[in-house]
Amino acid sequence: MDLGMVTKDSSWWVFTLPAFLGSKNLLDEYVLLAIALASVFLAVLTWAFSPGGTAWKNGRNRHGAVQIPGPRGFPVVGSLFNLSRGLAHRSLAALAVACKAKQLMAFSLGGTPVVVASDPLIAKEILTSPHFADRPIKQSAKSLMFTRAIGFAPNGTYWRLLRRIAASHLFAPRRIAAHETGRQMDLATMLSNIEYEQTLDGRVSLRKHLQAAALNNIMGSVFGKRYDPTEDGEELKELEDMIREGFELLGAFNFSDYLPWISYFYDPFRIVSRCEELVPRVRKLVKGIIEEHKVKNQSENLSYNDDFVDVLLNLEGEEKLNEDDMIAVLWEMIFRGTDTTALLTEWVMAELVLHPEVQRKLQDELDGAVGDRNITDADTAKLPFLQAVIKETLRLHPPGPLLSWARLSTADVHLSNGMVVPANTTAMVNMWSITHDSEFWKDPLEFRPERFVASQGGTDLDVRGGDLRLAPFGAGRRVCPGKNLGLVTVALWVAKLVLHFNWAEDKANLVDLSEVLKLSCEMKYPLSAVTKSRKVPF
Ligand code: HEM
Repeated sequence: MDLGMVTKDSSWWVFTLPAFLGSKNLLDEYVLLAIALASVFLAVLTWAFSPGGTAWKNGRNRHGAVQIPGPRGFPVVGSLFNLSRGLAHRSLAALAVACKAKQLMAFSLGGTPVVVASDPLIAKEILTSPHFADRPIKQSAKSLMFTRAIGFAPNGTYWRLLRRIAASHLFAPRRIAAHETGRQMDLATMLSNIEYEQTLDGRVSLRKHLQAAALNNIMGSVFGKRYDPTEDGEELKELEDMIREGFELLGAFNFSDYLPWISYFYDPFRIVSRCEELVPRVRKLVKGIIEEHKVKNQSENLSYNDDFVDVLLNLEGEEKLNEDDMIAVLWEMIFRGTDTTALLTEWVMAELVLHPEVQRKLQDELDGAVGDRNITDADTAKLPFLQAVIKETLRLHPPGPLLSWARLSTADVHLSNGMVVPANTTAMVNMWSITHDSEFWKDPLEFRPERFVASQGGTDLDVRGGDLRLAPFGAGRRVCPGKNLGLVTVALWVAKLVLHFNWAEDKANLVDLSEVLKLSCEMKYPLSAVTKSRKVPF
């Protein structure tokens, strides 16, 4: 056969010959085309025989006695489109039902093998396994220094040190209690701003008030600093801008996290360059605040009133962090602490507007407990119906429906159902699916806080990671270290909002519980309501 005579009309297989025969007579395009065709053919073949998609090829999901079922998705990209747009928790829940894979479902995000658990038992085994104490690293998290902060630091000595500092210093119960004065101050400002807006506009758009209080609350605890928009306008604006930018970058679905080659020609969010622009701004701001703290005389003995910067500057010996690590840790706290508490409170208030009978019952409990005096953290901890309202909201609207950030297996993990998750697999827990499952919850779509009140036939369930039917803060070694601070803050806010005002629907902007999934899952249409003062002093 004279390969030099091959024309474009030849059969397709002829294109592959030069690659094998090393002919120089054929056009280079044919060689490239041959390689491309062979690759596509192989990809399709692998995909066709791999439940879970191409990342699960070679029987990766059959390491245990029971195979992990899952969708094939598309060749090359796998199930990327299920996660890259819309409400991933809902589409993954539907997919798990369709694939009969509620316990555990395997799927592919590009070349990344992923499992998702929609069952409390399997979720617990994953979250509490010592082999799942790592997280896969997103490009944006790495670029934004988060690999030196608690959330993305790899499981190891440094991460364990950070967790120890968080547990014994930053989130120690006595420190949370000591910061109550600040929380009360932020609340007083929020309540008077709400009253002012109601008088001015005849309705209140709650989100901005919650966000302002959340920012000041966390800035107070972390940096010992509170902002007054009239005096600190410029610095406050810069801070808000940086937080917004960071949220967008971390929350954006970045295709190149799963298909690294794509970044050469497709980066619609400009993740890399935007991170590069943001980091020096963060460094400048946080470094400035650290310097202010250094100048201020550091007292020999720390008091529980001190902020997180004081705590970190006073660490001794092996606990001492260098300045870059401090910046990363402090910045992460600002990040984690601001949106979660604000958006959870907005969901609570939306449900209370939609359920006036629950609102009245809550007001009765609050009035009975505190009368005219100021309500405190100590009071809120003892109010079963208030706690139940928050738990029921966490159940219906978990802020991290997929528990925010995934885990990564560092060894093969054997599960009690006979499945084995191989090392280097990304794992998610679909908390939203579990909390909406009629197998575990009666009438799961109904807002019924009584289900958590023991004296009313319910179960007073622990939401801090002990019971995976409702674990909005995760569980195991990487459980949320800010859970107590978050819960205390939301409880006090809701208590005061409901003690001081009646909340009714704004007829021009009806409550819409549609969701939007960003870094957390928030109300798509911010809550607008009409408030009426209850004449309880702020
Ligand atoms: C309503 C409030 C909050 C919710 C629902 C929430 C939820 C979560 C979830 C689901 C995780 C992942 C847990 C896991 O992988 O098992 C997490 C981790 C984390 N949260 Fe929270 N969080 C809240 C408030 C806070 C606050 C106020 C802070 C700090 C100021 C905070 C700091 C963190 C950190 C540092 C991690 C990473 C832990 C690690 O990887 O070791 N969170 N949170």
